[in-house]
Amino acid sequence: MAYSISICFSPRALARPNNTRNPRNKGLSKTPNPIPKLKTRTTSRNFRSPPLTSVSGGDATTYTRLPPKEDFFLPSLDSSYESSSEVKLSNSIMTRITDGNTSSNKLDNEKVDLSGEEEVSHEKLVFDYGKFELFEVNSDPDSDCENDDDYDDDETFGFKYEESDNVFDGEGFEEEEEKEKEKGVPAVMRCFDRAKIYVKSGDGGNGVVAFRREKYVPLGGPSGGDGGRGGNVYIEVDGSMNSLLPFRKNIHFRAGRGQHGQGRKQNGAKGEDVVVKVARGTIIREAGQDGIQGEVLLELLYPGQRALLLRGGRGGRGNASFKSGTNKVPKIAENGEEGPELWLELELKLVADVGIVGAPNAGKSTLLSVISAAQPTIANYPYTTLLPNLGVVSFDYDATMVVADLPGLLEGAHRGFGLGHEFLRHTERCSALVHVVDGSSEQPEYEFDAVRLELELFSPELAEKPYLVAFNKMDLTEASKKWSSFKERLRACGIEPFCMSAVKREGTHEVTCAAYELVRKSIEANKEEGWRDPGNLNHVAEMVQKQRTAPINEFEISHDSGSNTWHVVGPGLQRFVQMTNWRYIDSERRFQHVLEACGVSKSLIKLGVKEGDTVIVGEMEMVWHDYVDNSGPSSMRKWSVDSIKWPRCR
Ligand SMILES: Nc1nc2c(ncn2[C@@H]2O[C@H](COP(=O)(O)OP(=O)(O)OP(=O)(O)O)[C@@H](O)[C@H]2O)c(=O)[nH]1
Ligand SMILES: [Mg+2]
Repeated sequence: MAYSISICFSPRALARPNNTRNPRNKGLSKTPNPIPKLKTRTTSRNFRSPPLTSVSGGDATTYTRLPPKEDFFLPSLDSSYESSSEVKLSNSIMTRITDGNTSSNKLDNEKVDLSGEEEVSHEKLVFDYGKFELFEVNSDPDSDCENDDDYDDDETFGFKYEESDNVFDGEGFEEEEEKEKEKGVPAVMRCFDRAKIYVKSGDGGNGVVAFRREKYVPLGGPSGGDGGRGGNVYIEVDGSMNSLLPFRKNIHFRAGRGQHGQGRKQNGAKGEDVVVKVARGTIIREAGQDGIQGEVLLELLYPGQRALLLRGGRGGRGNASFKSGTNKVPKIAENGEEGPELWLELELKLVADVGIVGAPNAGKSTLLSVISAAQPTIANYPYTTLLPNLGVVSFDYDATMVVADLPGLLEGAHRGFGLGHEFLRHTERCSALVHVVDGSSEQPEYEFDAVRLELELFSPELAEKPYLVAFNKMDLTEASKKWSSFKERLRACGIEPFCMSAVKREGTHEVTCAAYELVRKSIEANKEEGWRDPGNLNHVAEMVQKQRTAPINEFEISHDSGSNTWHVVGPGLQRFVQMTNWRYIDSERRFQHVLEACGVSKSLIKLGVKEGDTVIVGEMEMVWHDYVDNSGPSSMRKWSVDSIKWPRCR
């Protein structure tokens, strides 16, 4: 007894559209375009690698809305705020300030007065941000990194000076928080260090059926060449990149398809590889689903590091490869194997030795500009810096350190106020932090504590990093007057602060040397851990390949009794179906043979398949026919070619 499956194709059997033909994808094999506006100023750690690119806030066109002034203020004046379990900083600071020093007592008195009648001076007690409101003229809440076209031109932002009347009443607080978080961070910041990209390796070229026909060479034999392998997808660290902004415009990367084989046993050429360039310090994750972060696949830390992400599909075999002792005239060739595809999430954590943190307008960018060759934008308003700036500080040829100037942090940043605090992830790889305090602010101690708290709320490990405090703007009398009380206060906590005037370049050298010392100590400490070998960077490609080359006899069968349909599912079988070229009559014979050889037919019979049932294997839909055949393996003679509907050609 023998059985056959007659083949007819459902729409599912149609080949997938060939993406490589899409004119939009032209040139995708090339590396992403560099951002035209970036300034190239600074160099990498040891001055030998290609220069790093410095992105300054001045290049960005977006701003964010600042929180209402009430959110910064004293909890005693706002019951809803006081009830928040999240931040009790204002309370604690005020209590601590009153402990033992005169200037703090004065502040405390002011606080008492304020709770009485003089409301205007509330603002003076804390930061002056209540006076400014940055607003979006045309903000689109849905716009995100993938909204390519509205990036530079369509978003218009303004900067408004006003006495804010917003009263924070605590109602809908959570929703407000969420909204602030969503909308508060400018698009350019969201895309600076995060991106989602699609990568696909090239499909293999098809094999062909051809026969040698030459004068004086009778029965020349099969001569169809194999298709070429599809191009691979690599990911590589480009030392001159320091952001993921190029992925805002270009997120699809497809390698080239292998060429088809030709007569005279000519094999097709390999498809063009594609290299996705990323900045140093990029983490590559599999794209997560339903808000769950995907698994980390790679972490690229060194310029020039290159990993093979996806191997191109195998080329289909031509009929010359099918010649055998029993079949000397094979009329069969394979399709090329489809290249695998992946959605990836990229996250950048800058690689710097020292991170400069502090409240907005404290003078962080000014400090970076005087200690390195970096030229960040400096201006007398908060949030001048929207994107981190990198600079290299060099003491001599061997002693250098990379310093990152970060956007300003303010109290409530963990709730999305100001620019939020997501950018703090760029300090995670720093060995030390320099905390710049604006000496001319109303309460430098308050500012210091607020920023420390935000660091802690972002990550306790970050708060534990070695840091030093630089009290800035000492050239101003308001600052120099506050210096001694500030110093006393910090000394009481076991911190020895530095004072400096970044503008006059006074005291900056001491700060830099102290920071370098912290970095050096950290490097010494980590030396004991030893150099960590990044290991095999091609493991992603190997993992994908392993999944795809699963044995053909590993499959599962499920039955839908309602429609009498049998589903045979297995990656090996799926790949086999995809590579079968139904144009050639021998392909059906081979397909039937493989189904029998790998046990599909046997399993179906065992499970009770009946005449007329539908069997779906991969993308193929077939009808099962029982029939008796006494002629052994030549049962294929009973196949009816007429019943076959050919799939759309690839
Ligand atoms: N008088 C004086 N002004 C300073 C000093 N350092 C910085 N400034 C001024 O303070 C203002 C803010 O300086 P920035 O370096 O932009 O401050 P920032 O901390 O980077 O500010 P954001 O990027 O907005 O967070 C500028 O007008 C600087 O000129 C200083 O030592 N003395
Ligand atoms: Mg700045």
